Amino acid sequence: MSILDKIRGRQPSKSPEQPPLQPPGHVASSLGLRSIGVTLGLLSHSYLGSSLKLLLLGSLVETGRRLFRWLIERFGIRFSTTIRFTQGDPSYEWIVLFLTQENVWRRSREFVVSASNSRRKWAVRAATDATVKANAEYVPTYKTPQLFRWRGYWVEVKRNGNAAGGDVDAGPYAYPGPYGGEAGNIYITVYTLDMNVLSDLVEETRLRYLEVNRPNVVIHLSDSNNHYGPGQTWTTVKHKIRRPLSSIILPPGVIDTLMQDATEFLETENWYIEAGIPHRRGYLLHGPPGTGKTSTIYALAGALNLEIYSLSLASHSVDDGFLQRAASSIPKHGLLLIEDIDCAFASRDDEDGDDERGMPRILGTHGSTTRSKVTLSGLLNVIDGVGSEEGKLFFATTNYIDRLDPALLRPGRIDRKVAYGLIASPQAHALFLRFFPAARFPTEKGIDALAATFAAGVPPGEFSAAELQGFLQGYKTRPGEAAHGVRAWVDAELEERQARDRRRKERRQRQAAKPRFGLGLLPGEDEAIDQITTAPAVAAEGTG
Ligand SMILES: Nc1ncnc2c1ncn2[C@@H]1O[C@H](COP(=O)(O)OP(=O)(O)OP(=O)(O)O)[C@@H](O)[C@H]1O
Repeated sequence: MSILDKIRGRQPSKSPEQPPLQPPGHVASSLGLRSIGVTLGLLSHSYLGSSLKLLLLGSLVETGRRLFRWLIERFGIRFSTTIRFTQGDPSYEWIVLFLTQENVWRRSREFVVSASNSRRKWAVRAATDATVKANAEYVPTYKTPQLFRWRGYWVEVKRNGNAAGGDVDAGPYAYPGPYGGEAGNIYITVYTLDMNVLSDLVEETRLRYLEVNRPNVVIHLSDSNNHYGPGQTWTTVKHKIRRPLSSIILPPGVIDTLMQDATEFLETENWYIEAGIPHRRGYLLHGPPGTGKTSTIYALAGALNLEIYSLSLASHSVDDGFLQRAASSIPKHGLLLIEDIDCAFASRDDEDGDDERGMPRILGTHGSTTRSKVTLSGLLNVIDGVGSEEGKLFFATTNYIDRLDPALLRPGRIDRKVAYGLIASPQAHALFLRFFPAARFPTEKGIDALAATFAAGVPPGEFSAAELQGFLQGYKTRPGEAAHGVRAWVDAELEERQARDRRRKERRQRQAAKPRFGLGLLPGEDEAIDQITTAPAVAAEGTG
């Protein structure tokens, strides 16, 4: 018999059809609702009534609280999905842009401030006056979880954890270098049972990122000093304005053929699958410095809507393992670019420090002067391996094709080789018109005739496009002076080269005459010293 029955003087019910309600929680299970009502009635007149009422009320509140928590936890487990975006993975950029566009940062109370940076496209710019060019950016840390609505769903964002195990205070934009170098994770929780919502969200972040970057080519760089953990090798992002293919001056057909080849490759994935051939294609652009190899690759990537993943084998911390990880983390339709690929083969230490045109290379400024830690077999594995399949384009550049191992050059690894050369007359003419288009210089009578004068003043096969560009930059608004001044500039440049050749010859004779003790100067160092001593004269001539 229950206490309640005793108090009422009743027999216990013979047919308890329903078992008592058993809500979760300890208090609720010990007191039935009916008991509570009767007890309240009995005690309403008693001395302890008010105190017990309070006690009961407290118990009810606690039970309610536990019930609510239990329900939330149950819902949390069953009705939400969480995904993690890890810094170093390309998708991290997508989510950060998305959060900025959704204005989630508005509820943030903690920001990291940094100077405006062209590498970042979506930090919060807090300048109140729109006419003032913001020179500082505020990056929310998202350390405190924040809720926002997206397409009618509740979404929670928080940032914690640190793949590198370090401090997370550097914020979600903790890029390497002067901005701090810690990795971070952004967690997104969507409160829904429908898994499709999550994939829709991720797809939307990706599409928005592509849309924002439409005018740019996105270049992912790998800074191996900032390992964020396995697979996180692409730590820095650069955005370059897309360059039209037509702005690259090359002999007729070079660019068109490359473009056609790459487009066909991207459109024929099924053919590769059916033929059982890995869907990958390799290109090697080779030739003297400053002839447009890198510019071509950037322009192609822009035209084909591909993101570039660029690394240099010259970096001391890029070894076979790093290269493998970096290549295998490139998404489908990413373009892997390895510049100065020749540095993976032989040390230049025993070379004479001159490039293939007899020009000295300055130590430390050119990748090819540095011995790479990557081995040939490591490189071939990456080009052949899984990391380079799945619709990936592989581009390599070199100034020294003769130094490449034939194993690298075989079809299947390098499918197309494109030679770049020094400027011939038609390209000098075209370069002049690129600098001084008739549309921008309508008052300049006979701009085409000036271009012809310019081209006639440039001896074919002597200068790179970059060198001529350097000269023309000194005459931005004066095409006449540029056209008529080029001959004098050419003469001075050639004279300087001859003087450099003479000095090199004399030095070699001196070196041959006396025995060397110790290490002496490294190759190219003596040339670098020569360059420094003659630099002011060259610079003055270079700017016209
Ligand atoms: N053929 C060209 N047409 C137009 N501009 C060019 C051309 N070649 C070089 N340039 C200009 O010269 C500069 C350097 O070019 P780029 O980096 O593409 O040369 P590169 O061949 O890759 O040199 P390196 O072998 O030293 O890497 C760029 O500013 C580019 O605009």
